[in-house]
Parts: sequence; C-alpha cells; structure tokens
Amino acid sequence: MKFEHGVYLVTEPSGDLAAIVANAVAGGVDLVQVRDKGASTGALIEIVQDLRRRVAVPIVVNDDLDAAQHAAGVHVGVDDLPPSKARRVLGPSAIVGWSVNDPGQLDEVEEMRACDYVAASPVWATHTKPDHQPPLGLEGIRAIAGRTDLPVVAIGGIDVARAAGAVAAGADAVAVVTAITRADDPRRAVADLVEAVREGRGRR
Ligand SMILES: Cc1ncc(COP(=O)(O)OP(=O)(O)O)c(N)n1
Ligand SMILES: Cc1ncsc1CCOP(=O)(O)O
Ligand SMILES: [Mg+2]
Repeated sequence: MKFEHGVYLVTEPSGDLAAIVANAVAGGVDLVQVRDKGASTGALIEIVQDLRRRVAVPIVVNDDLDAAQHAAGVHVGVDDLPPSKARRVLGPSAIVGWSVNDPGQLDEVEEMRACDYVAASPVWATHTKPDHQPPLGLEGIRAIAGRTDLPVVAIGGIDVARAAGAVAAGADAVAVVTAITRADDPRRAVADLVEAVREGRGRR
C-alpha cells in the first residue's frame, strides 16, 4: 500500500457521509475506511457500493470480513479476526491493515506478512473510540516504525497541528476521523493535512 499524500480517512456514522467522502477525496485522501460499529453487514455493503460509485480511491471496511468482500479490503484490530485469516479469505490483491498497540505484535511474523500496513493505535487519546488502548505517543510511532518495513499509519487524536509531528516520528500516513468528518470544509481540512504530512516528511 502506497500512501502518496499520506492521509487516510476513517468514517463515522454521522453527517452526510457521501458528501464528506467525496470532498475528502477531492482534497487528497489516499484511502477510505468505512467504520460504523453499529451497522449490519448488509448496511456496510450498501455504503461501500454507494461510495465506490462516487470515488476512485480504494475503500476498506472496518472489522467485517463479509462486507470487506465487496470492498478493496479490511482493517482489523487485536479483538478482530487475525490479518492472516483476512488475507486467506480476501486474496492477495486485497488491502489488509492491522492495529498495533503492543510492539510485541510486530514479532508475529505470519500476521505481519499478511498486512499491507500497520496502524499505531492510538497515538493520542480520542473520544471517537472510547474503548481505545493506552496512547502510544510519538515514542510509540518511533518504536513501531523502527521495527517494520510496512507502512505505518498513525491514528488517534490527529489533526493538522499534530500530523507533521506524527510523520516526522516515522508515520507514513495519518488516519483521521473527526478532524475531517467534523470540519466545516472537509476538502480544505484534507488539503491542510496533506501539506502537514509533506512538512513532516521533510523533517525526517
Ligand atoms: C487505520 C485504523 N487504525 C486503527 C483502527 C482501530 O481498529 P480496532 O483496534 O480494531 O478498533 P475499532 O476501529 O474496530 O473500534 C482502525 N479502525 N483504523
Ligand atoms: C478508530 C480509531 N482507532 C484508534 S483511535 C480511532 C479513532 C480516531 O478518531 P479521531 O481521528 O477523531 O481521533
Ligand atoms: Mg476492529
């Protein structure tokens, strides 16, 4: 997985989803994840099919392997099915992402081999995922990025003020919910994040 602009949109089930995603993609998002913890598989498939008609970037689904078969891939965490199983079901060309909070996960060779990227999750505390694990901080990004060649995505509490620091610490991309979905102008918000990522890359 190549994160050209380094911005990954993770959706939430509020607001005008189609408009937010279309504007975010126009601003430069590389990848979209449909995340709606309360949605049925059928509802997720409908969302994916609708978004696929509107935008050209890959769309992955959070958690739900059945819905992910109608998308470009899946994002899973430690409480979900393992990446290796997702890979077996979705095949070699699917995108498979895995949340990492404990650096010990990086030693799970079979799981790491199944992934296209790992997410340092969360970097900062966030209300968007009330059950999140302890924040890793910038040190956590450095520790993870220093131990894998996979692209590292930073997620949790990331906004335009924090994005460059996360990237300078070793993240290849930032994954963002509210700083995009709740922005007055999601397209502008993404464009500003893209610029911050560029600045962070320049600091490495
Ligand atoms: C890009 C990205 N990173 C981390 C997560 C969190 O996944 P997980 O730990 O499985 O938690 P839920 O999102 O399922 O609540 C993510 N979704 N996306
Ligand atoms: C889904 C998820 N996984 C770890 S933190 C998080 C939510 C990030 O949301 P926000 O960008 O609003 O802090
Ligand atoms: Mg999950």
